[in-house]
Amino acid sequence: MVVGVLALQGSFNEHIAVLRRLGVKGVEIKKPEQLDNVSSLIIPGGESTTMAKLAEFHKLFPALREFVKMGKPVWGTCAGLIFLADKAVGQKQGGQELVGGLDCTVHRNFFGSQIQSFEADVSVPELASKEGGPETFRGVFIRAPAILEVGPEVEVLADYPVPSNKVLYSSSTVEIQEVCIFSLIIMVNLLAII
Ligand SMILES: NC(=O)CC[C@H](N)C(=O)O
Repeated sequence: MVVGVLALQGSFNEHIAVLRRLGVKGVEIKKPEQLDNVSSLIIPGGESTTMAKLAEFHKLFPALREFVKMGKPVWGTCAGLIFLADKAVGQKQGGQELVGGLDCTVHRNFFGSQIQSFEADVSVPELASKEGGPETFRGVFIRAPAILEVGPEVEVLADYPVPSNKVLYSSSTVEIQEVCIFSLIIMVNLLAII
């Protein structure tokens, strides 16, 4: 099994290094046709607006959408998760293109600017009971996005509650799902499968 890592901008090297450590072959994806050679894909963290501009320049969007539509496993970390969301708020003027496929609404910079980045332990009881390991996971929230709402088909494995005065965009959602954690956990699951 070969995992593709979208290698336009951001932390693609780090993701490939982690795959290597786990004994999984990861290859860089920079062109649409390279997606034909991989069975699953990781879209890494970085800066989603820049990444979207580069993806547009390299004509990657149709192939990425097709890959998602085929039902192949795709994991998004932070900016990668923004790519995969069906809807994004807090975008730069003019918006940005999304791959979509994950039924959720994401806020790009929910927690603020770079200096508001932080780390926190997130409780992952379900993962611990299924996969073993600790009950908490150390989450790293780097200019992190948040998932504000999810559709009925989406399974949330962990969430990070925030004070209600931070809930700017959602009237009904009490819990805010933190996407970096969410996507990391999906990766842990994915790697357990492959
Ligand atoms: N760590 C990250 O990937 C941050 C994502 C960033 N907030 C964006 O809009 O792309």
